[in-house]
Amino acid sequence: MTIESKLFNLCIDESPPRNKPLVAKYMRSFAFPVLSKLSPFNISKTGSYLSANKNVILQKYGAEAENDITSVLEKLESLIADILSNSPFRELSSDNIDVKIWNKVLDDFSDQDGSRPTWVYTNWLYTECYIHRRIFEAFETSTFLKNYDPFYEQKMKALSHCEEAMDILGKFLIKYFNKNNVPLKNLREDLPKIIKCALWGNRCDLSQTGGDAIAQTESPLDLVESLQDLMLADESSKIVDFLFTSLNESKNNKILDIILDNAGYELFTDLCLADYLVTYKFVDIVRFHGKAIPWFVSDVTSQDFTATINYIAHTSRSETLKELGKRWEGYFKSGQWIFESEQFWTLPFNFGQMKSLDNELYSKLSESFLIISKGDLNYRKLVGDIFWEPTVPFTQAVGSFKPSKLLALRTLKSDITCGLAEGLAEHISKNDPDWLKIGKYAVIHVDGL
Ligand SMILES: O=P(O)(O)OC[C@H]1O[C@](O)(CO)[C@@H](O)[C@@H]1O
Repeated sequence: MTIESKLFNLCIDESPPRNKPLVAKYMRSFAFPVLSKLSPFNISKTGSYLSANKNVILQKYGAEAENDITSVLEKLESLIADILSNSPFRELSSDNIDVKIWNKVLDDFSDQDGSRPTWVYTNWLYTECYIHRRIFEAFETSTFLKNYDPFYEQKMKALSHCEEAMDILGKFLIKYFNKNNVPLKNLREDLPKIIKCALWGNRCDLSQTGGDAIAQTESPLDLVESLQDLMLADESSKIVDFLFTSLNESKNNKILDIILDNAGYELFTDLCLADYLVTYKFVDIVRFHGKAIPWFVSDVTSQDFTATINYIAHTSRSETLKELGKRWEGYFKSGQWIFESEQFWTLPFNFGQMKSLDNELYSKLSESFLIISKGDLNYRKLVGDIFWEPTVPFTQAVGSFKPSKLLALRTLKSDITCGLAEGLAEHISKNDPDWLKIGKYAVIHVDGL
């Protein structure tokens, strides 16, 4: 029996039960192909990247790093083998401060007799996060490659591949920003477009392609129009009304928290949205929340964030983008923009657990005027990674996570849905069986408004 067929034999050919957290054993859920195919593929691509770049790595870290490369490759291979043979999860073994928490969660999941849970039968959010934590563990337990991000180069490549589209959006914004007076009417018309550029930016996600860049060449603003029919829920007007109403209130220091997702083109669109909101005084301060460790291939780390702004301000081929990048550097110098990478975002918890498990972060977000959550994984965490009936209202699915007003921008890459009109999910799935997998469709949901 091959290893893959072993995994097959452990799973059942059924859809997952509604209103329960996802588990990979249900083969008709996206969790099964992600566990059995996409994740091993991504891990093996990480190894291939390392092997292909061996000489560059040795030049940078010295000949002694060769042993590290060998051991990282072995660890990645054994991660694939562990997944495909459904062996029990093991404790993490590095000295990073989050390891205690990971191991405590694993203990809590273990039987009283000490038997550890396995990949196929454990809550999928934990399992998928654990895969990405184990990839990082392979590096952090080495000597020279402790802080090596195997996805960094691909993330930066993905950014430069999208320069054409970024330049179009950049030109639109710079023209705007350089006007002395922009009539409110124009702002009202264009704000939803900028929000939707950040929404569709979430399509560019390297975790779907094993790190291969997805080039965005079309005009982001044209795309917003042409993709409108693919929006399954669009509550953007509520957020626009809220932002315009608040312009008339004399509130100071309005903080916008953006829970970031992917680096590259998506991050660029997030920065554009933040600039727009700051420039027209919808908010005063923006706190960007990224990841403390490499995560889900293309999520933004502090290194990516700094390098992205630096690239746009100094290396990009377009003068417009350079101008935009320099504005962003200015926001950081003045303290108006802040980047943070709290540990919670790379733990296997959903956002409903934040208040009890990381009260400091929950209190910080409670100061917020508006929280924007980007992407599919953050959305899954917002709604508890529960396979809701698609008509369950978003507000209900979000449950107790209510630190402030919330805007979720997500393209669909997993089969968690909620807040959809009666019959819509059934209608689309009939005509488009892959509707949940590839970021083709999107939702904008709000809470607290
Ligand atoms: O980058 P995003 O939008 O959070 O997408 C991540 C998604 O990609 C996958 O890893 C694979 O489809 C999902 O399991 C996950 O929710």
